[in-house]
Amino acid sequence: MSSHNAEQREIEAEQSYVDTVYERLDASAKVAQSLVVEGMARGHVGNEGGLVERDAMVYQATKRLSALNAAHDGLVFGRLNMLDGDSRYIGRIGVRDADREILLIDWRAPAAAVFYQATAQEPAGVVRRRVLRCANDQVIGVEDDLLDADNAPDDMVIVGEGALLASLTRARDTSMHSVVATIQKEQDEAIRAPGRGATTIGGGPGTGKTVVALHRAAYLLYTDRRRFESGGVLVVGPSNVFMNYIERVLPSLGETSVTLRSLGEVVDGIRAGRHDEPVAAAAKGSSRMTGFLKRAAAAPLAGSPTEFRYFYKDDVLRLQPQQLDKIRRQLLSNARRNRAYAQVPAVLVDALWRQVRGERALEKGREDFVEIVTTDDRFIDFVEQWWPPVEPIEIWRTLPDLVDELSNGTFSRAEIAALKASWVAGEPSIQDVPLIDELRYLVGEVPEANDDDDDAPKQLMSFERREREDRVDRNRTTQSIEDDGFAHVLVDEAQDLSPMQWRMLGRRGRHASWTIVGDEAQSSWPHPLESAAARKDALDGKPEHAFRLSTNYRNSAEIYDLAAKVAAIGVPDPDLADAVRRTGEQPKQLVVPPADLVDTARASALEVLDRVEGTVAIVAARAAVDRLRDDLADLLAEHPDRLRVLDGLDTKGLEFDAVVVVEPDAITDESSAGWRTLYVVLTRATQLLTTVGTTDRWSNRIA
Ligand SMILES: Nc1ncnc2c1ncn2[C@@H]1O[C@H](COP(=O)(O)OP(=O)(O)OP(=O)(O)O)[C@@H](O)[C@H]1O
Repeated sequence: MSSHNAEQREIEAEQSYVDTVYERLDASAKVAQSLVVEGMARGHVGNEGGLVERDAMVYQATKRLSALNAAHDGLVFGRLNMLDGDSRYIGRIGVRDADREILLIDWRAPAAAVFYQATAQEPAGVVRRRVLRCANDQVIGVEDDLLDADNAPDDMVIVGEGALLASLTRARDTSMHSVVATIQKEQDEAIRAPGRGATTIGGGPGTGKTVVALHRAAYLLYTDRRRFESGGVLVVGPSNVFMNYIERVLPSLGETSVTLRSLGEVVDGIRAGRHDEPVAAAAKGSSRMTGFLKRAAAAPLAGSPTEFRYFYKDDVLRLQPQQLDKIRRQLLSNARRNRAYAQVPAVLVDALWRQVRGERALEKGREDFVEIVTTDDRFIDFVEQWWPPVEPIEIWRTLPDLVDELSNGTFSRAEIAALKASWVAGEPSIQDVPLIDELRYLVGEVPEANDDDDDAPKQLMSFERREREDRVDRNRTTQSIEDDGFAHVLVDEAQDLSPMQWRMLGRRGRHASWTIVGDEAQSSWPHPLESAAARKDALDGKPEHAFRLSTNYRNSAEIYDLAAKVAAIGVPDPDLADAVRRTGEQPKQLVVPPADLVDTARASALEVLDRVEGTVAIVAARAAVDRLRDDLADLLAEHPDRLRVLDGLDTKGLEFDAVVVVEPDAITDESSAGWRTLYVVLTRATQLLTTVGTTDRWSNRIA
């Protein structure tokens, strides 16, 4: 029998088992579907109980249905032949037959762990490990590892050359894929680490840190669904592009209840996608911001009144600037600005009453006075103008006017100029989001106008307030700070987090366990010590468990050899990975006259587009990227699904079949983290790498 025939017969046998599993999956989907329909019908019963029941039923059934649908593609991916003759099939989710017998073991279940952990040295009862390669519900190949040759039955067929290599050489498309069928032992250890304290996953580029962390999120949800689903799992990554890139992984593992946010979207209601230029970014990220923001959060809004006069019977009552300042300080020492709002009328009325001297007024008494003053429009409007409820974003908009006066020498002249310039646009950048979050915590939410609490100042709903509420734009922050906490916080590319970003995430992870993924050599944050201190505060003494991944599954060895030299300039002792794949393709390094730069970049892009099947990135310095995108607009339009033009920071965490780097020296020059950014850029390519520059200082330096 030829090996081809043998493989074909194995595939057919596996297909018949896989068909049985799909039949059961379809049956479960039908049950879930009918529960949705039945649940909907209960709503028509007409009573409140019926509606509540309906909501719960429809919610659960819909969730189950979407998990079943998401797990459909490549549902069954592994099989273990055990020493005792048993077979175990491993899949994205668990499936049982009509008699509740196990047909498919969820990859996260303890019984599946051996699929990832068994080795030829320690087979742990496994004779043969088989990976089933599937296209949708069709088995298209099998790849075997014989782990215990001594105990293999004579007729056991062994097929294939290794599932891992097959999966590594596939062309890259625009989204990340689950690696559930080929998770390696050291990766599995990090995935299955207990959900306590902080689990850190380190390692060089392409070692699977991101994909492992995502599988870990799915694993945690499986092992303690009640805790992590009700408390929530937050996954934070560097950019929107990155979040789009990874968003398919968790649903394909049957998990749909994870909150994915880029760093520019952590605060509800705000979506920032733009990076500031390096000086402003560094100033906004620094913990020096906290003092300035505290002062800004306490400052009166521009144009608010500084004194108040009130005529009452025979008296002229006055609240002078100094007195108002004192009251302001007292109020702020007791409560957040927006929460103190409820006490403002009473405190002011009190200060006014203390000045009342006239006999008629004193005779009438305090109660009358309070009643008259607090229902008087003049007083109401003064309170509204002097202590308006204020959205954090409104204070953020005042920062350019306050930074000279309130930064108290914390920032240099150059930093202040850069900050002001960055705020001209009026829309928050990614680096502004932690500042807005800090302000949220300093001032608290604006009290709800329809709050049922009698103390709430809803009665003070004057014209000004209504007008201001209408003005508050789409950036209004909606969620309450009390609702910010999660049960697990997973941070990818953590080496880039600024101290202010750590503070923002720390507030979401006070009571959480954490997974922190990063590689110092790829850091774009210029002040690692300051960040380390903020990270420590965010973790607040939680115990840390460290894992390190050692194999680079992304880059060819030829590409990584070049990149590793750049890493050594970026940081003193980079954590380098072992690149396992050789392609025989050396990176191309072109140096051209300035007039030829764009044409050469175009020609290089065309060449690699022709040579690889999947995606291609053209990467340039931040300051040059918009121009280059315009120059290459026709090329981009021709290849909308395969080609992108990105700046160095936006390539974080991504990968492409081929990368063309335009003007590498401009990337290293752009910030003090420039060499590390270049390292990131060079390690994005799986197959082909071309650099095009008008100078070659960078390559001389590593030569
Ligand atoms: N066990 C595996 N089987 C198959 N592919 C894998 C495996 N582990 C990682 N990969 C692949 O290697 C590539 C790199 O993975 P990933 O992006 O998670 O690495 P990373 O360590 O986060 O990289 P970087 O630090 O550069 O962002 C991805 O295409 C991923 O699918």
